[in-house]
Amino acid sequence: MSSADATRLVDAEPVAAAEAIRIDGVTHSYGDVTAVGPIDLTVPQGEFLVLVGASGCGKSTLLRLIAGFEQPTDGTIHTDGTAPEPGRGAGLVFQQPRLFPWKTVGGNIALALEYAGQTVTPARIDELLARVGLHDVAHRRTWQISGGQQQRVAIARALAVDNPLLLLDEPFAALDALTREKLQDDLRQVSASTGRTSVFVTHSVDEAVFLGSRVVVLTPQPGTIALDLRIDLPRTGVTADDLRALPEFAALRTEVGHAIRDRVTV
Ligand SMILES: Nc1ncnc2c1ncn2[C@@H]1O[C@H](COP(=O)(O)OP(=O)(O)OP(=O)(O)O)[C@@H](O)[C@H]1O
Repeated sequence: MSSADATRLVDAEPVAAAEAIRIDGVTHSYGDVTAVGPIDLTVPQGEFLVLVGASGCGKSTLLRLIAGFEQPTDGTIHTDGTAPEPGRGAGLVFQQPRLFPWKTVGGNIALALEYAGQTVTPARIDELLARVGLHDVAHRRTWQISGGQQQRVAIARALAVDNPLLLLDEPFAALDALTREKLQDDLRQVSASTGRTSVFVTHSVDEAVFLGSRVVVLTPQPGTIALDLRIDLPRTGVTADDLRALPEFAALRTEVGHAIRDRVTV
């Protein structure tokens, strides 16, 4: 390489992260009701985006559009450069774990691996369960583990396949407060270690600021972007309690809370 080439490389602008999701002018209507839009949003690879807003503001609709379960009424969506298709390119986690009760915990993970054409071994299943803090449960039936553990299995199943996207629709809403905080903490760490692009839907301002590297607040009916906020809090090397105790955490929570409340009429 010539010295001129080397200089050009040093001088070059840092390369922007590739786009994992691109939403251009998207609206979605159910009959006469416009639930979402218009929305323009670009999500770079590796981002943990949280969609937050009042009930009925279109968070789940937007997530379903990104998953390819719904088609935009107007505009376009691309995930990894192509139109999203259900069952391709995204791991999904819902409010209910939706595990197959006639399978063991390990059997549920194995099914996801088989569906994706991946090799299934007991070691691989144990490794995926360990990633979400579960040990020695692969042989159990799904009703022999707690609700929080079932949701961990659902997350392990979504991570099992090497999908570029992880889409989570209020996965912790049905859990008790303590289990919910533990799972938030674990998901934060798992997401930091996998670097998977994630979109997470929640009602909870605290959960949004705790988990997100970016928080988007939606307005109610139709859902449009009220606030698009970068969350510059440390993602590793800090305990959940210490993170929540940071003044910056409180300030961000207040900002997101105001953005939601300013647009809700009760
Ligand atoms: N399948 C559907 N058919 C008709 N209307 C729908 C359908 N799904 C959602 N809606 C309507 O679209 C709007 C947005 O709903 P959506 O579930 O996306 O909001 P949300 O923010 O996820 O709500 P929540 O937080 O209560 O789950 C609401 O007015 C809802 O009633």
